[in-house]
Amino acid sequence: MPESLLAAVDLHVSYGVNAALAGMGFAAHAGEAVAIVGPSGSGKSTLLRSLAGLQAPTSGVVHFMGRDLYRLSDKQRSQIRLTRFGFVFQSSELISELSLLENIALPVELNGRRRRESLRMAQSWTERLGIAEAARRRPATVSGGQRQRAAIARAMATRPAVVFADEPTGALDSANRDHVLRLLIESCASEGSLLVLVTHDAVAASAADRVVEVVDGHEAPVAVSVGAPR
Ligand SMILES: Nc1ncnc2c1ncn2[C@@H]1O[C@H](COP(=O)(O)OP(=O)(O)OP(=O)(O)O)[C@@H](O)[C@H]1O
Repeated sequence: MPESLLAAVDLHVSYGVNAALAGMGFAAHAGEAVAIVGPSGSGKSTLLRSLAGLQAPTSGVVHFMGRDLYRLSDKQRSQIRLTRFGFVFQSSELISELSLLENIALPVELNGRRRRESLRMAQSWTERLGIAEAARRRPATVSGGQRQRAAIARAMATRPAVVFADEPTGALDSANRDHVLRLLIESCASEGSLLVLVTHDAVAASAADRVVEVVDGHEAPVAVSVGAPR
């Protein structure tokens, strides 16, 4: 069994008296696609944010590549997010003044590559994800599916170890949803990135390698079937 790339132990997160996570654990290794499912309000997004270094737990630990994320300084954690993590959210959150290509190139540039090289890498991702023809356009002038593909390209272009996706297909119609989801899963698999995918969509969850179900802030017990059904 390979060592976990990303792991959390006994995570608790409280908002005032409201416990969003109550003893949640998590472990995943490079190249896996893990879907996080569960009822609304069960703590899925809070878990994703805690794993991504965006939400300090009230107690418990998150380890990324063996380092305790919340024992690092804010600056070190930001550096990990920029260089090792990619993010895809429900609304693509692209910068409206930039073209899709410039949006995709921006984090690559922030990672220290020259602009020319960043644009070249961004261009290759637009080709891989089938949006090359829209690459020079601004987000408001392309379709929702094209915007989400650009968001995936932006997340992948820095070659992240982990891609965090929170309802990445939630705003798309069903035809686009399946296509965009497949592109996300295939992109992560081909780059060897761990995909942590929060979703309400049973079809999306079934496309992952593994499903973690969150109920009331902790992992749902695995259902054990006793005997064969008659
Ligand atoms: N910033 C916040 N302030 C206060 N309470 C919050 C905050 N964020 C989340 N919560 C609460 O924590 C609990 C878990 O929320 P979370 O968003 O993690 O659940 P979720 O499973 O992702 O829900 P959904 O599927 O509806 O997006 C909920 O009761 C929610 O109301």
